[in-house]
Amino acid sequence: MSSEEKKNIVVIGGGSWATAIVKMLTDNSQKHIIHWWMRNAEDIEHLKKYRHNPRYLSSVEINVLPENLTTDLKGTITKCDVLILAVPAAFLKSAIAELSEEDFKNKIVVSAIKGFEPSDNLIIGEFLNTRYNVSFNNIAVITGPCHAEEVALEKLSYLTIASQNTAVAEFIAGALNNRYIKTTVSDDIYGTEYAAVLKNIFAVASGICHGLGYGDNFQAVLISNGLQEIKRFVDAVHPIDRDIKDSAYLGDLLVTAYSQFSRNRTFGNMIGKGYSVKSAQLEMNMIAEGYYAAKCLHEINRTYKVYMPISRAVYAILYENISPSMEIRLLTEKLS
Ligand SMILES: NC(=O)c1ccc[n+]([C@@H]2O[C@H](COP(=O)([O-])OP(=O)(O)OC[C@H]3O[C@@H](n4cnc5c(N)ncnc54)[C@H](O)[C@@H]3O)[C@@H](O)[C@H]2O)c1
Ligand SMILES: O=P(O)(O)OC[C@H](O)CO
Repeated sequence: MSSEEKKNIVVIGGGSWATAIVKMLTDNSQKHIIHWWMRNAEDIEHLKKYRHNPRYLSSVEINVLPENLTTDLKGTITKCDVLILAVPAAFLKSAIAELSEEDFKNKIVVSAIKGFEPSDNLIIGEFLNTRYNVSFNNIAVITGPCHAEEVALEKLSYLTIASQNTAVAEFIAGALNNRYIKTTVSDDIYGTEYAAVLKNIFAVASGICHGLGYGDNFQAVLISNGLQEIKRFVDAVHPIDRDIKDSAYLGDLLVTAYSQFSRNRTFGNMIGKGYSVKSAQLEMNMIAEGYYAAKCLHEINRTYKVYMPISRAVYAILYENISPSMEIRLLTEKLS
């Protein structure tokens, strides 16, 4: 796959991250041909008319040709070489329900999603491979510490593109970089994906503790222990030589646990302050993947039995109706 060749690339999803990725791609000097699919026809009409997404990152000017803005998923995929999935994991199956194995044939499929596909408890790479028979040679993931809101502001950000196929990772890295996005590549597709999903659970924990009134001193201990949980888990699931301090692992955990833009931390903060899960979700126009991931991880970890006290505490608070203050008090005895 030559990085010089112009390709048709479609971004699938209508939220903040999809909008940010469209911006990165269209600010790239390579000028691939960018297409954008979202399910809402009114939003597509708005985009064609005003060149802004009405719901997410609405300050960003969208430079996609009107004829490439679409609600016709199958039709647009037929024309494209590269598909970038950017819908929350919980809605992925329904978003692509009309597609079959045939539609993915010979396509490069890139997941920008940081979540488990909840009906199968699979990371997205595995889901694409098992459900649609996409070869791991044609799969990549976009990860690293990067909030869509900062992309909108063109703040310098770093992304890691992971794939077992270096040429594919390098092609995607080349298509995304621009004056404010730097990209690196990795072959740790499993480890980077799992770490990116797990960090959302620790951001929920961080928010819960903030909401309960714990301070920065405790947060630092919580997040250090969170990194150890990530390491234990990814080493159990996919034991290869990796440096957990790389930005795709530690960096992503830090940005989500500390940033004002974090969806997961915001959601956790509301839970710590006494909101129910339902009311916290209703209050946010955005999706906190950590809520769904906590349940999937709990189920996956029945197999691996990795010691994960923070993830267990988040699960107990969100799914077993245990009081946040009581559960976090118990957790404090397990951290060091
Ligand atoms: N926002 C970021 O900064 C960022 C960065 C990296 C990765 N991601 C990942 O990108 C993925 C997408 O997240 P996002 O931040 O763009 O989401 P978001 O919270 O900004 O937007 C929510 C999206 O979900 C859609 N949605 C809501 N309810 C739905 C339903 N019932 N059925 C179908 N779709 C529904 C909305 O239309 C919207 O497109 C997630 O996996 C997230 O972890 C986000
Ligand atoms: O920090 P969150 O919860 O908004 O997640 C967004 C990204 O995954 C950060 O890299």
